[in-house]
Amino acid sequence: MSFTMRNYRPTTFFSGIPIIDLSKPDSKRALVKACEELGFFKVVNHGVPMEFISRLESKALSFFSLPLSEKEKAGPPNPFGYGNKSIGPNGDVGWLEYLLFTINQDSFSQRFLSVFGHNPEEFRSALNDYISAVKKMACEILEMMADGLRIQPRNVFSKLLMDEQSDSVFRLNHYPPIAGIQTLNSNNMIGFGEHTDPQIISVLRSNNTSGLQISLGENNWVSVPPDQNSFFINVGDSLQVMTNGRFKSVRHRVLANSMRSRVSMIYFGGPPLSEKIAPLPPLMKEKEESLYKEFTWFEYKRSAYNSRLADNRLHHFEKVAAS
Ligand SMILES: C=C1C[C@]23C[C@H]1CC[C@H]2[C@@]12CCC[C@@](C)(C(=O)O1)[C@H]2[C@@H]3C(=O)O
Ligand SMILES: O=C(O)CCC(=O)C(=O)O
Ligand SMILES: [Fe+2]
Repeated sequence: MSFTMRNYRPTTFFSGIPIIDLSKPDSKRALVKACEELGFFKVVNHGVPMEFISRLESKALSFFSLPLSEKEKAGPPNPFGYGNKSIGPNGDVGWLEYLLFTINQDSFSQRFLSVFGHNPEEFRSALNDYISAVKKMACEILEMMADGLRIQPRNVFSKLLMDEQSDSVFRLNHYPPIAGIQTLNSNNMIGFGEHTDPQIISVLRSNNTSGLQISLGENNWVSVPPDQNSFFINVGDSLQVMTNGRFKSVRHRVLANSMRSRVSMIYFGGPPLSEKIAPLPPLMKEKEESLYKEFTWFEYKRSAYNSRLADNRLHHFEKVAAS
């Protein structure tokens, strides 16, 4: 028996991921419940053309299959570009490579133009089509959330993503299969270490390879069944603050214990840098106080980039309860 057979352990998938049907108006309540209980859910009937998804996935795969020396021309990853194994500026590592883009700015600097070779325009248009469609869907979800929370105007959240100055990010992750080196390491090699996303909302789409896990609390990790035709939504730290802790930003990670490579694309919807992140007044009950100190997205982002991936970033911004 080969090493890989001996080490093979089937994944047990969690069956409790809420599924939200975007074509049904009464999904609003289920959506709010999912954000309160888990901070994570799956979206079906999302309206994003499959063609946009597969076109970008194939562009991403052709980039990741270039020789390392070519890909490195699109680096370093901070603040934006190609990254390999290292995540963020503070020494975190994972078994992946990725491309990070800023949105609402010209993501294609000179170093991108040199890497996407003869037709950078094709990559650019695949990226633009995908991001516009996913951003539109993210805004619909945020408007359904406002409706579900019975607050007005219904664009209280979505207007932050629609703002010209919105500080949003897009990421293409590639986790190579680890079959060959599995014997050297444990079965639970980390692809992307545990963390919460700092922004408002994250929209994730992956191919059919497993690996994503979410935390149900205190070291209770469950595996998310992959579904290449759907999207997964994460509540980010900023949305947790805007709802004064009613919605939970979900801790998640990726295990790279797969025989197949995993490709994921994630849109991180963020507010403008100058935006104050604070609980929305209509969500505050009488005499209810904010659980958080006042801060802008710029301040939160700066603090996030000075932290380690697994840190509880929101902790520094929590008010210490008066005793
Ligand atoms: C250690 C890190 C790496 C960070 C910043 C900091 C804390 C959280 C990470 C993320 C997670 C969500 C996307 C991203 C783009 C973001 O905004 O925060 C990531 C960023 C990076 O991968 O560079
Ligand atoms: O690649 C994935 O599936 C998730 C990665 C992730 O959580 C992130 O990039 O913030
Ligand atoms: Fe994440």
